[in-house]
Amino acid sequence: MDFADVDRDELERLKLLYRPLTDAVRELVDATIRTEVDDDVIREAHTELTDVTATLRDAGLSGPFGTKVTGDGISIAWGNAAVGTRNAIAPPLTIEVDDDGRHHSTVTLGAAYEGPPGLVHGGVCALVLDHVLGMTGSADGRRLTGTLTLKYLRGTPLGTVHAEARTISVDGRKATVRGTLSDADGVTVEAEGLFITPASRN
Ligand SMILES: CCCCC/C=C\C/C=C\C/C=C\C/C=C\CCCC(=O)SCCNC(=O)CCNC(=O)[C@H](O)C(C)(C)COP(=O)(O)OP(=O)(O)OC[C@H]1O[C@@H](n2cnc3c(N)ncnc32)[C@H](O)[C@@H]1OP(=O)(O)O
Repeated sequence: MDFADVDRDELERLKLLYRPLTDAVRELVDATIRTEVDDDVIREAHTELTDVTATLRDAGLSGPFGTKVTGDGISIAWGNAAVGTRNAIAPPLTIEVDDDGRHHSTVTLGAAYEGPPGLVHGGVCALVLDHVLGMTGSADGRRLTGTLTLKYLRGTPLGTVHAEARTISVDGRKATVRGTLSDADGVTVEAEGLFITPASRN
């Protein structure tokens, strides 16, 4: 993994710099889906946005952001599709960990995450659960998703959802993790995953 030569103060400064930009892009995505303004306003917005994008591309990485680690051991995965600080596609998830190892996250999924009308896209449910279960199974070492099985019990309404997960067993490089996605009325998706530390990283 690449090294990021930043101390905690600089990391905090960068987060404060990028978070509002990413939030603004998230708002833009939502507005793009839901706007009903006149055609000429759409064309004007398109021109302005093209200019903004060109400005941001004045200097940039040649590839994806990747994961970097600071001298303090903090992982920076700012392009990550689930949690990336600089990724407007990320909901973004914030994961909390209880003393007993349960990982959980509450997040609001708006119009950008729609699948069936008014409901969260099944792949987005999978994204949320993969990440929460993956972090749970990686509590004692980095593991990748080997197999993820989901049971969609009913549609997950757009809005605030809650994901949680627990490690059921650890067998060397393999961890079995179970979790759920819920709305206010209860569980909508059940998940079980096998997370594996790749042999090549042992
Ligand atoms: C902010 C997060 C960003 C990251 C930050 C970085 C660090 C932070 C630290 C920790 C957090 C890290 C991650 C967790 C976070 C989020 C979760 C999201 C995870 C993903 O988004 S991740 C992308 C999708 N994921 C892949 O891209 C995997 C592609 N794949 C492979 O990389 C290999 O395929 C691998 C590693 C799966 C196995 O490779 P391998 O060579 O090590 O396996 P090997 O053959 O040695 O088998 C050993 C034993 O596992 C069994 N086994 C093998 N494969 C299996 C499978 N697929 N299903 C079920 N069982 C399987 C065998 O049957 C054997 O079982 P047995 O020992 O009993 O015989």
